[in-house]
Amino acid sequence: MATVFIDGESGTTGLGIRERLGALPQVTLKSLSDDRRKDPAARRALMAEVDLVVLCLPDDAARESAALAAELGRDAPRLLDASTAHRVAPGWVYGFAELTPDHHENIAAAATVANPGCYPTGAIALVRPLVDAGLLPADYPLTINAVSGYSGGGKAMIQAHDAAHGPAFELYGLGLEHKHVPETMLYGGLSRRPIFVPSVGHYLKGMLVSIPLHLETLPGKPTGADLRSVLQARYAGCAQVTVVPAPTNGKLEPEALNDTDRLELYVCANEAHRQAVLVARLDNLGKGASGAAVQNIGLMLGLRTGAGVRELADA
Ligand SMILES: NC(=O)C1=CN([C@@H]2O[C@H](COP(=O)(O)OP(=O)(O)OC[C@H]3O[C@@H](n4cnc5c(N)ncnc54)[C@H](OP(=O)(O)O)[C@@H]3O)[C@@H](O)[C@H]2O)C=CC1
Ligand SMILES: CC(=O)N[C@@H](CCC(=O)OP(=O)(O)O)C(=O)O
Repeated sequence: MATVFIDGESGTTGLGIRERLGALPQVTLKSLSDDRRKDPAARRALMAEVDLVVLCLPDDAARESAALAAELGRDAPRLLDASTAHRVAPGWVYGFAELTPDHHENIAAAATVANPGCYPTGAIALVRPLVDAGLLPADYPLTINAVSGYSGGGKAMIQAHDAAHGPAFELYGLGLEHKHVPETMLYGGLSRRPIFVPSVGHYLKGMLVSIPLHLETLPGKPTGADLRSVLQARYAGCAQVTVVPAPTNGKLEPEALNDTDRLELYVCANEAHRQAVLVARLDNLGKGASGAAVQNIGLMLGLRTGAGVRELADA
C-alpha cells in the first residue's frame, strides 16, 4: 500500500487527482484538516509519513512546499509538482511520460518530478518527434496557437467566469512572456523561441494546440503523410496518445476529449498548397494536469493505473 499527500487537494488540479486516486485501492490518501492545510509545520509533519507528495499549489507555495520536504533529509518523500515552479529546474525530471520511447523509466526512478503544463503537453507531443527525426529544425520560426477552457486558470478564473459570464473568447499572453514557453523550448528541442498565442473561451475545459507549417520550408520538403508517420511511429503502443486521421469536414472542437486522460494528435495537410497544421486535442484537466499526474504517480510508485506507457501497459 502506498501513501500519498496532495498538498493543495481542494484546488482544481488537486481535486482531479484525489478523485482519480480514490479509485485505486493500492493508494491511501492522507489529508490535513481545513484549518491546518496551509500550516507549514503540519504539512512537513505529514510529508514525513508518506511515500509521495503531490504539489497542487501556486508556484511560490510549491517552492515553499518542496523546501519543507527537503528539510526532512533522508526521510523526504518523493515529490510530484503540478505547478510551473520546477519544470526546467535542474534535478527535476519532466513528467511527460511519452517524451521519448524510454522516458517513463526516468520518471519511475526519479525523486522529484515536474508535471507538464497543459499547453506544452500538446505542443511538445507534436514537435519533439519531428525535431528528433530531422524534419523540423530546432531553430524553425514556429508559431503555437492554442485555446483552453477557463478551468486552466484555476479557482479564480472559474469563479470569474461562473459569476460574470466572462468574455466569450479572449486572446491573452500577448506580452509574449507566457510561463509555458521555457518548458516548451527545452523539451520540444527548440533553440528558437516560438511565438505562443494562447486564448481562453467561455467553456469549462478542453484544449486545442495548433501549429501551422509551410512544408516547402522544412528539410527534405516532407509531405503531411511523412509528418504523420513520424508521429505514428513515436506514439505506437502508447495508451494515452493517439495519432488520428485529419477530420474530413476540416473541423476540430476542443471539448471532445473532456473527462478522459487522452491526447489526440492530427496532421491536417493540403498538398496542393504545401501547407499543414499540426493539432493536439486534450482535456486541460485530464492529460493536461490531473490525468498526467496520476500517470506519473503510477510510474513513480509502480502501480497499474490503466494509464501506462508501452512496457508498463504490457507489464
Ligand atoms: N488548472 C489547470 O488546468 C492546470 C493547473 N496547473 C497548475 O497546478 C497548480 C494548481 O493549480 P489549480 O489547481 O488550477 O489552482 P487552484 O487555484 O484551483 O488551487 C490551488 C490550491 O492551492 C491552495 N493554496 C494556495 N496557497 C497555499 C499554501 N500556501 N499552502 C497550502 N495550500 C495553498 C489553494 O487554497 P484555497 O482553496 O484556500 O485558495 C487552492 O486550494 C498551479 O501551479 C497551476 O499552475 C497545471 C496544469 C493545468
Ligand atoms: C486558461 C489559462 O489561464 N491557462 C493557464 C495555464 C494553465 C496551466 O497549465 O497551468 P500550469 O502552468 O501550472 O501548467 C495560463 O495560461 O496561465
